[in-house]
Amino acid sequence: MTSSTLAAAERAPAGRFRRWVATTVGVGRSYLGHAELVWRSAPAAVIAALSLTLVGAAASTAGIVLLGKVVGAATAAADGSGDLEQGLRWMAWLAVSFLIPPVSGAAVSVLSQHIMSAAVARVGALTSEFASAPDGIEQLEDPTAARRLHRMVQAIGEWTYLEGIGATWTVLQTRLSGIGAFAVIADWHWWAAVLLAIGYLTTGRALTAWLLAIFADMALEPPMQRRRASYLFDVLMKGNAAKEIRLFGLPQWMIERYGRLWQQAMVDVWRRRNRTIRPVIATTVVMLLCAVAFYGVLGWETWTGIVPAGTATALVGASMGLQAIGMLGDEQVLCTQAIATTDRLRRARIEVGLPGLSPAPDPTPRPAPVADDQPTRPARIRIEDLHFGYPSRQTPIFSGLDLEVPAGQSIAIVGVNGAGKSTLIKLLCGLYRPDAGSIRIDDAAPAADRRARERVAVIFQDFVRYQLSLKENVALGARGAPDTEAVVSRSLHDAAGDDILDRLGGNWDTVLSGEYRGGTDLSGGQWQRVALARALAAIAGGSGVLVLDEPTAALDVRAEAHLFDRFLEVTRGMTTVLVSHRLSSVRHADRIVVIDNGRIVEDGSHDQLLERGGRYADMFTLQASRFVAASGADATDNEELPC
Ligand SMILES: Nc1ncnc2c1ncn2[C@@H]1O[C@H](COP(=O)(O)OP(=O)(O)OP(=O)(O)O)[C@@H](O)[C@H]1O
Repeated sequence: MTSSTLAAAERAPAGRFRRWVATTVGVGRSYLGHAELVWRSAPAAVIAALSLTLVGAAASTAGIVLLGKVVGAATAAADGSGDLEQGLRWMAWLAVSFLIPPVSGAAVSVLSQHIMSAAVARVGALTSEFASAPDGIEQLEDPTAARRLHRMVQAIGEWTYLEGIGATWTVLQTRLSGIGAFAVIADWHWWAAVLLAIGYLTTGRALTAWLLAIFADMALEPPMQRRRASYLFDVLMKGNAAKEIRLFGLPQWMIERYGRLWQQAMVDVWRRRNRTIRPVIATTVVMLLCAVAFYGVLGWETWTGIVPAGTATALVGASMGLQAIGMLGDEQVLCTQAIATTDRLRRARIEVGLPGLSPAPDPTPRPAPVADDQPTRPARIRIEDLHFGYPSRQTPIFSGLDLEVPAGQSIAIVGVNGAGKSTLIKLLCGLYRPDAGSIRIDDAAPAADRRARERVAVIFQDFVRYQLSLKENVALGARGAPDTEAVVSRSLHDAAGDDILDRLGGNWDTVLSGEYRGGTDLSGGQWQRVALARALAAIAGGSGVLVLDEPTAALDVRAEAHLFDRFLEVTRGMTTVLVSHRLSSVRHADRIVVIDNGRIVEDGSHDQLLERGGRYADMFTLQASRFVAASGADATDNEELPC
């Protein structure tokens, strides 16, 4: 079938019906998802809120009927044929029916606060699980997937999402009251109830679609121009760009450009908005016709005495109550947006293999923590015929790389910028999947096996500076080692970080961020030692391979060399992988491999490679001579020369 025949088939009645069914099923599923989320967040509060909502809706309907009774009794009393006592009883019940909805509504509001916070906490956890669900980081590096995640996180973080969940009960109660009003009218003439309901429903649907289209334009699918405008806005607002923007005199230019981009982005939005308003106008006309027919017949039957005055009053009240099945304004919009956001999260989670809106079960138990008296077993690394390329690049990074690292060996990976060192480390950690060939930690592939992944502890160049306490910053590496206190303390000491603890007055619980009361930030070098301590703590947590991918780049040459030497000393017997551009820092590794263009071009100890006089020897000599020139150190003193 060609695309034009496909489009014609879609436009055919059967195609439209299929689309309508699919949309209806989709909408039904999203409502169920919302109900599931709210229910699972706080079941007891949901039962209470639901019961009170039903009571409130029933009281509203009863109020309409009772109003008719009171008016009926009053007109009968005026004729002198009524039962005054009965009339007063109706009046008392009417007062009760008016009082119930605000009281039950207030109680539901209180419950709703509890349900809202529980639901938002649950959604936060489900979203975080989704964001960290892929074992690798390919999805996060894919711009479309990253944008989708960003949009979802943004939508969930908005106050409107919270309000949308809270609006569930108001919307539900209003709709149920609308159904009650429908029943009251249907008791008079079923066709009148259907006619009026069609009028309100079609208008409500068209208005909702119009508002949702505006919402989608504004928040969900921002066009490129708007994304660029938002980016400029963000840059203008963020402190980290403030210095440069001011120094280059950019504010005016950025503000003008922002305005221009925004205007361009909105042209299409306004055009679409004008187009989508047409169904709203058409359905409003339909609704007016339905209302004219309803009130025409009711007026006629009341005038001719077929319908008594009390019933007519109740029917007018019910006709107004029936509006509740149409468009409900802001609360419905908020609720619909929240439902749509939750549904996007549900579908996105299913796509990455997570259960819709339930937390994922833990697939494999964590490895048993290593007892203090039992040393962690070093891991063996075996890379065979590795092929890997980034989707955005034509040429592969690795085409048949082989490397075996026996358990307990320390190996350094060196090479020029862009040689593939960090890519190899990410593959080793299972953050990317090889295109072909295999990587094994002991006997398992880290990209597929969580246990294998957990055997590798890495500190990257852009390691994370957690805004947590010093103790937590180190302990995160230990993954529940039996005696975390002792592990944390030993790790910080081994990472030469005792002075950091001294600076914090010996308080392990000091938060490492100036943004918290009592917290403090650390210098770049101090942060690097904390990160190093985290890597060392990972040994106690069961990691058999420790990797340092240039986390010390901000240190001076001598400090980095000392830190790497210390690292090798305290991790002796473990499998360690070091990456650095400074060859003096890694020369004490058992073995050094030189990577170039994704291939191993040299492999041996520092002395063997120097003796060979190849690429490593050239790089080492070049760095050494630069250091000598800069510091006046003795170039012949090889051991003391931190190149
Ligand atoms: N996410 C990515 N997408 C596409 N190409 C990438 C990505 N990350 C790295 N590259 C490219 O892959 C090649 C190897 O990069 P890699 O970061 O592994 O090199 P490296 O040896 O660690 O470099 P450096 O010493 O500068 O840190 C480079 O050409 C780089 O531009």
